[in-house]
Amino acid sequence: MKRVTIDNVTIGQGRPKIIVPIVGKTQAEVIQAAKDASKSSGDLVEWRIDFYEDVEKAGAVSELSQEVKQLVNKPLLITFRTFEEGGERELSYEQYVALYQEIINEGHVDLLDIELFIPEEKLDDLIQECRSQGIYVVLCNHDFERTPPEEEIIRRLELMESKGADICKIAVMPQTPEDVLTLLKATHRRQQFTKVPLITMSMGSLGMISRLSGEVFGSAATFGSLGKASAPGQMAVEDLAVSLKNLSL
Ligand SMILES: O=C1C[C@@](O)(C(=O)O)C[C@@H](O)[C@@H]1O
Repeated sequence: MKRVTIDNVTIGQGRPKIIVPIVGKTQAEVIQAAKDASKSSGDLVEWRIDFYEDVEKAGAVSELSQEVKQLVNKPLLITFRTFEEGGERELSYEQYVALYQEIINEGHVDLLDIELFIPEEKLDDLIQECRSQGIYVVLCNHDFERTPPEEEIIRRLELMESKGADICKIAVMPQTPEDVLTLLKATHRRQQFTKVPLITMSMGSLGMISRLSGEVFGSAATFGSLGKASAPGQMAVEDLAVSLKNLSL
């Protein structure tokens, strides 16, 4: 499997890597969270810019990303989670693409989170632009209501890879314990054929186990919160680090 190595952190090898989300609303909160993240056991940092109040101001994110990257001193993933997939703010696809283009060209970022189901030509353009700037592409999909069937989860992961993802990510909501098993089974099956790392999770408290079991079933990273979680079911980063260590193969 092709691994992704950034600043000595390798995704797709050994114990799942911990990604710490920054969900600050103001610039001061973002900076404080970046400082906290740098001292945490997180291996990478995700800045969830849909939480940031100035996200729509031209140049605000790319400018602040320089400071965030410097403070965290870890690989930095930037994510705008759309409203349709459980994010904090509504943007048109045109605005989403323009924001991402600005970040790709002017920002400081190692990995960019792009949603698989944005219009296809926009997706292809953004992937191309990331490539030309040496930014890794994390293609992803989220269902905050339910867990699609196993074959459908596998189909989406395959589609992400065929589109050129460096990492494929899917987060789904379980309604039953069987749904958690569906996500784990799909992960385990896809993991045997994929050429790129997968990140999968079943959300909420029912799905929490999936955030700990990546080394067994094939999820290469897991999100651990610093204070405020960016999605339901995330454990606190330090508890997560201890649990992953205890569960390590
Ligand atoms: O895609 C994901 C996964 C996630 O939704 C989770 O369930 O941990 C958290 C988000 O911040 C991140 O972008």
